[in-house]
Amino acid sequence: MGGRVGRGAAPVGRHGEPPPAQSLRERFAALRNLPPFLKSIWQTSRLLSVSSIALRLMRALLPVATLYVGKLIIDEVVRLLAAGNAHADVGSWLASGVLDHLWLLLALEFALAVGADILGRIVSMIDSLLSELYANSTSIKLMEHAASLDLEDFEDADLQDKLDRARRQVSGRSSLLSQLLGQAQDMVTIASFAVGLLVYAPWLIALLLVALVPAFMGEFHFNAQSYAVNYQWTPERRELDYLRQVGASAQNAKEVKSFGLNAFLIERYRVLSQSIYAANRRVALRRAGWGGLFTTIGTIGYYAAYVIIAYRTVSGDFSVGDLTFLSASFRRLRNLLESLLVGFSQVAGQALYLDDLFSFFRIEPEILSPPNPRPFPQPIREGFVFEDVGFRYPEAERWAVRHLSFTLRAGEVLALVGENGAGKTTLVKLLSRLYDPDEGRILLDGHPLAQYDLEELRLNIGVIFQDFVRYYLSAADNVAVGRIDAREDRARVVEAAHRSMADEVIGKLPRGYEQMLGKLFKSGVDLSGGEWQKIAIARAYMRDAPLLILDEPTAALDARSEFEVFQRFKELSQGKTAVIISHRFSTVRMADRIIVLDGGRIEEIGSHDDLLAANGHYAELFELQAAGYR
Ligand SMILES: Nc1ncnc2c1ncn2[C@@H]1O[C@H](COP(=O)(O)OP(=O)(O)OP(=O)(O)O)[C@@H](O)[C@H]1O
Repeated sequence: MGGRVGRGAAPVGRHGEPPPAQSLRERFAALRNLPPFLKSIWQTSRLLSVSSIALRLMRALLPVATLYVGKLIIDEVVRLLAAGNAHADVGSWLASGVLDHLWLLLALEFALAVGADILGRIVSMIDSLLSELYANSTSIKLMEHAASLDLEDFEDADLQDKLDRARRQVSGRSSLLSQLLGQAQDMVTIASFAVGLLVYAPWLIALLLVALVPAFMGEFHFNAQSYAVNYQWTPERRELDYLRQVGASAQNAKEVKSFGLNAFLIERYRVLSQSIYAANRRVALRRAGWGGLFTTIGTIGYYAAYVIIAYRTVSGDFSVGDLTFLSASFRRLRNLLESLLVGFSQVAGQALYLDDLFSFFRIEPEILSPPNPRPFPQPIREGFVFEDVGFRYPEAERWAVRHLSFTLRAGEVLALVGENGAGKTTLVKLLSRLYDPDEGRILLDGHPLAQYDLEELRLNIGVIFQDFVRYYLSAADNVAVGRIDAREDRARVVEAAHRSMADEVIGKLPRGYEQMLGKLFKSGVDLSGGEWQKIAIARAYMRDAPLLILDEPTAALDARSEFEVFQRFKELSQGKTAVIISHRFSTVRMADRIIVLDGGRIEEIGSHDDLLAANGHYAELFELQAAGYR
């Protein structure tokens, strides 16, 4: 176990461990996430990406053009004033042609303003389309990657946190795209203003830059702080989600109401959410305070420059047009530089969040198919052999199972018996390669399970777990999930339902096989526990695999139903290998052989009669249950 990429590598928690990504270097390092981010945007839609860039480039040059035409207008007005050739009536003045140049300039200014507006709207439309496409494709990638991970990964709290942060990134990061492109656009605009200013007063630019540095550093610092707070509180945020869900879901309402848990859950939510709020508020307050101070420094720089420009206009160095052009350029340049610097630090902050997304993508599953897998034996000839198999859950001190050595013979029905926590489910998970053993090995027809193609192996094993999923899908689909590629094969679905006695349940539903199950959707109908189980067992028949495993999915069936279900199971799984787990001995005794597990080890193995005759643990448990019925 362990040693996987990303897992547990990042420091977690405000409980004493160092907060993540605090050093300046690390914050800059997060920028390495931007190229892959841009690449995935590019892959999302080339057409939209190119359009956005091209239109932004055009849009970027409009502000300086607008200001420059504005300067020309003012200079022209001043010139006309100085020429003093005003006419008494507007008509003759216009006809004289003196104002033609001014009109032209005004028309140009108008065209530029309208153009800028239209371009801006098109660009933001493209950005929102692109963002949505990106969020969709990333969500799909996230689901695909999650599907490739091991079961063990999902049981790991660190991974849950990472997945949670990654999930939040998908929607949260789409603004990063417009921000990044907006930055690029601003840079072009800045360059164009800078050229203009350079011609008149190059030292003004230096003054501006110096005045803005503190604001930039402040933003940078506080963005990283926000991220650190967010990061450290992920487990608590996940708990908040959980509490909200427990307190407000239809599924839990019954128990929550009868135990009167609402007040408890709400209080817990309140306390937790307040501490998160307090942490966020601390950062927000400090950010507002320092941010205000730093912005003032920038403003002082701006007015200092304004004074200088005004003085030089009065002393005759600049025209009035120059004055308006320069002061407006300067103000715009200051705003742009400020938003660029702040934006840059926000981008760096967001890039930190991208780390979560990408580091989730970097987690690699350990249970994989070999490069040249063996074909799955059809039929299974010898069966499965456990050779001294041991398994320990990650972080667990105790072995869940150890020194398991036995053969599951082809064609036999094997029952697993044992008290709670004896290791029955773990054994089944090892058999279906949801986990790989930490010790020993499991062979199928003489070759380790790991030599077979994983997908083919899973396809040939039908497992129904005790905590099977109640899908909020139609009754037919709830059966069809056993072999989803045969979903359209209604005859197969009906036959599977018939075998598991689910057809009686479905027959009573108002819309039969088309009935939506579960209470999530308006038209849904909920079933009793036993009825759900019959539907779940139908999935095993739907799968029709050579190895069938029923891990106690019958606990909620009444005694008669369970008896019938297993009797049918035994008849219908002729020629198949089967493993059943049950706490009911009426069921267990139907098996060809029985393994008694205790504390993760095999205690006894044999047929019902053998084990009774041996008068050991099995006989004791059997007697205990039989006595209960006498
Ligand atoms: N995901 C897990 N992470 C850590 N420990 C686990 C996990 N699942 C099971 N265990 C531990 O492994 C041991 C065996 O559990 P297992 O689920 O195999 O028992 P079981 O025989 O199927 O029990 P039951 O009859 O209650 O279903 C138990 O001690 C249990 O606490």
